[in-house]
Amino acid sequence: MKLEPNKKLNVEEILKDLDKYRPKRKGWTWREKLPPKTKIGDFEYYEVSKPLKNFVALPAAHYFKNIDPQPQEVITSEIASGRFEEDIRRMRMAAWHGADHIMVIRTLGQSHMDGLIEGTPEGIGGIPITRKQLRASRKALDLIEEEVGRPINFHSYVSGVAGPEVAVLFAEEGVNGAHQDPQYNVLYRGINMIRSFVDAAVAKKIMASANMLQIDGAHNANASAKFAWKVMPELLVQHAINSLYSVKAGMKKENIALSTVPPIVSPTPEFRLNFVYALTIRELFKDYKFRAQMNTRYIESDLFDATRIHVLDTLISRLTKADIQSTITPDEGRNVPWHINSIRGVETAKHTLIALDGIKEMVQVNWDNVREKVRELKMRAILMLEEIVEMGGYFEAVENGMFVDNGEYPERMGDGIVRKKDGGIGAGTVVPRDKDYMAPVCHHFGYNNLPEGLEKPCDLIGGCTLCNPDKIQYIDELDEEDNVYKRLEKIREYKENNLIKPEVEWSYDGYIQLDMTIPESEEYAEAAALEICKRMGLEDAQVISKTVLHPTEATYVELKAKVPFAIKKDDLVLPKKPEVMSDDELFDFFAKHKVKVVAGTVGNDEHNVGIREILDIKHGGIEKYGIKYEYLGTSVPPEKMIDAAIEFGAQAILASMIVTHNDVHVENMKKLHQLAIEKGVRDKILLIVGGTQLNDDLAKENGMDAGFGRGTKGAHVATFIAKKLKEKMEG
Ligand SMILES: Cc1ncc(COP(=O)(O)O)c(/C=N/CCC[C@H](N)C(=O)O)c1O
Repeated sequence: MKLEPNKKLNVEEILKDLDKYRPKRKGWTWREKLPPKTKIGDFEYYEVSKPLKNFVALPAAHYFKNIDPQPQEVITSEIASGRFEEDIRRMRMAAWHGADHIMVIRTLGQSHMDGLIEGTPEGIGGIPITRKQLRASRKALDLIEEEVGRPINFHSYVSGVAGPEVAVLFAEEGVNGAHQDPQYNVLYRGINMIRSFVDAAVAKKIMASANMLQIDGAHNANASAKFAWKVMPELLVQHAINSLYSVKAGMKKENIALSTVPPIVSPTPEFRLNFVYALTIRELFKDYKFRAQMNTRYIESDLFDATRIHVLDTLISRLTKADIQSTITPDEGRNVPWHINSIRGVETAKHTLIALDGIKEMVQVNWDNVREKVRELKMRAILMLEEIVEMGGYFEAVENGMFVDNGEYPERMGDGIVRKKDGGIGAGTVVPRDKDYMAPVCHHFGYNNLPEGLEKPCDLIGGCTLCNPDKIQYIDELDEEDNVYKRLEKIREYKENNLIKPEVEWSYDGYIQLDMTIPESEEYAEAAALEICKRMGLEDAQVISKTVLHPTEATYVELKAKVPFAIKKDDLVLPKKPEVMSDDELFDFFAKHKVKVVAGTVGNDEHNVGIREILDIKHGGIEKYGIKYEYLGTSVPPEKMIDAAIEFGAQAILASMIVTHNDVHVENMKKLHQLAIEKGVRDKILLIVGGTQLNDDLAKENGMDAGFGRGTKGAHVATFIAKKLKEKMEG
């Protein structure tokens, strides 16, 4: 099976023969780094990796030969729709935009389930992680990585009371990376700490055997603390505990990624604090990897604010070091991430990392002003670790509420998360292994009374599932109603009738997002916006964000709502593509026929970038094909355009204009047409207008011969002139 860029991903195909699916590889893949000063297009880069085969470049790329340079950092896209069959489509979108680390949130409460879930039930806020979902997703990613031309890491979570079982599942199914940090279980899932740490040792050893990359859970303290900037010493302690525990459990340091988040955002002077913290952690843990995560703690529902935060956070990564740059969707503050916002997150990371390529060649840390602050932060962390040892160790420290306390250690606010050593889910379930304890399976942590001389422990049972995937018991579905087939059944009618509905996260969910500015205070603006949606016939309208432009003057309101209809794709009439002759045909025509035009920006308009691109040889303008032009400049009165055309003996006028207030562009077109008639040259001179908001119909309605809009190239205009002159000659 192969993905075609012009064909949608076929979920039904993906679902076939999953019982026979085997992962192509195990373990984490880093990007293929290119040497410093690698040339891409007209530019040199210091920190890029191998480019993609298929991609969607940044919006401005078309000005630069559509290059799509890829940073060296792995870029994460986080998905959490609850339906894996929809997530797969978004994975493909994210991969084309440059994500090569796909992280899918688990369904609510999976941490408290003490066994594996099977089949493909729908999740809440994330998907039930099951063997079938893993296989379908990894199989889809195999196809997607072929299509974009770069390996993609599939990521999940080893946590909760079924941690070890989940770790085995991931090792069996070729999951490439996972969060694993027993502190997460203890602090945020209320799971017994002894159970959590014993399970973590078992899970980490299994993860290490499959060369999985591990991400720790320190970011959760950032996201949970009331005063996130005060927990920096504790974050260093949390990283230290999980990192060293992981090494002791058999993990290699290059597979241990510290999950680090710039703790604070503007309007605080965030950089002076975030930058010191970022430098400190890189210094303390230099042998480990860094997974930089954009701040989620303080993002609200304002997408622009969230994006600014994310750009600054990614700047921190560039100024220090990140092996993985995880993107948080800017809509995390308002809803479960939508397609567009997952993609926006990836674009923000790619844009910022590439924009800052090689920045450290020019910008250095002024250690004289930073050294003392870094030292102080380290000292606070070391003192905290010493006190933990004095208290009797980690478990006692948690019982004393040492963690996620909002004081900046050694200051304590006494509001830390308290857990009892003998309390929580799974308390009392850890049984010391007997002397004759023996488990005939591979990569098993801890005491195992295996007989001497075994090549592999599982030789005793003819192979374990980690060594022999044929021993895996694959279960297809457990619930007849709650599964992917039933969900696909519900939308089959739309697909079979080629119907189209907008969506934000699931096929045919029907949601659109609209925004409006209401000249009222917040509460009236919200009420008015909802009434407007109602009168537009939209359903289930909800306000998802408001920006106060002024307490009484105006409020900007963003809403989501459902459209109560579907569109028949077969009934759609597509706008005809502008005709364009080949370069050879154009060179040939204009070699034989000497054509001259006058050009300029008409009326009171100084925007001349567009017209220059249509004219100049450098941008593939009409000059390239041999057309001579007289450029009249900007803000040219229509009268002057006509007179110049007559004087220059031009066969055409190229008038650039932007659509402005009071339809000035319409007036200018009418004037050009009228003046050409009055001067008796209307049939001798082609009147061609162009502008980002113009189109052919609008131009012709106002007496022009043609109108060209956004994306027009010189070849399009040259083709039109050649065709019209040919018609005249033949006529
Ligand atoms: C250390 C750890 N273990 C397990 C889980 C998942 O655990 P449950 O299935 O929700 O109980 C998490 C989840 N973190 C939040 C989302 C990921 C975040 N946005 C990130 O990119 O890092 C975790 O941090």
